[in-house]
Amino acid sequence: MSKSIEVNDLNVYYDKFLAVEGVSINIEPRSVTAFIGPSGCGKSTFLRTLNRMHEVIPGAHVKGEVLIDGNDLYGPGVDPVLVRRQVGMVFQRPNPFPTMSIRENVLAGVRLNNTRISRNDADDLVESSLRGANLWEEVKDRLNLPGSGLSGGQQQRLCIARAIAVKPDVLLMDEPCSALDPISTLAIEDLIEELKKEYTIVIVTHNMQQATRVSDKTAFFNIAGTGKPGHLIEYDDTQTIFSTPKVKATEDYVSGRFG
Ligand SMILES: Nc1ncnc2c1ncn2[C@@H]1O[C@H](COP(=O)(O)OP(=O)(O)OP(=O)(O)O)[C@@H](O)[C@H]1O
Repeated sequence: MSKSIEVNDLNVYYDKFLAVEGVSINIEPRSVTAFIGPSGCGKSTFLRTLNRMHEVIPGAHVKGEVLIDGNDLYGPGVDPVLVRRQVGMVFQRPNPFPTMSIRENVLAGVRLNNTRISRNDADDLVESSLRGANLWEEVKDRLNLPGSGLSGGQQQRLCIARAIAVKPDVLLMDEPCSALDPISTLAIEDLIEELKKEYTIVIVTHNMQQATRVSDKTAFFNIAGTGKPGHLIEYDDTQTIFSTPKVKATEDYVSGRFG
């Protein structure tokens, strides 16, 4: 089930270094939101705080609030492992488990969660997840071969199948197409369009055309200089950000004048 994300005045730190400052944003369910901005402005850092993935880096921590349908991800007693089940993530480089079969890759998240599942239910889940990731037709005859034998674009769709197999509410994507060729990129973009019927999707992208093609809303982040924290500068409908942004820095960035 797709859920809303509300962030209130979030600061993100790597030890004492303030990497992202004062972000507040409301993201609607069943929408695609693109995070854009120059390198180092904190897009990936901020994205990772939406499922507490930054906590795998020692010393990384946040101040502020992230609410998923009103529930604080950082509330007392909240288990980060459960958070990551609810808020899935797809990374820049396709990262299927190389020694596992395609089938076992899809089921990997479910097995990690120690969910007991019958053989029949597992078969159904593998098929529905691979169909959901637009990969079923291409792999249905080789489910027991290693995931690493697929092309880069297929591997990325396998990672998306793995992410949706645990039935998350939100899907975070950190430059999911940056390692892919243009055809695979379009396949992933089509897939994002499909997935937004069921999920809240947030995608970091350096590709402006991609942001305009896939997203409903765009958030522009910027940084005043090296060592300074990144800020959310402007957040609006994608069409507005790319045609009539309110802030000059946004206009300069989307028109390619810097960054
Ligand atoms: N593991 C880390 N430890 C310490 N500082 C980090 C770490 N990861 C990122 N940073 C710092 O946090 C700031 C934001 O980096 P981040 O990677 O989030 O930016 P970005 O906008 O996603 O950049 P890019 O577009 O190049 O991926 C940068 O100053 C970066 O050096």
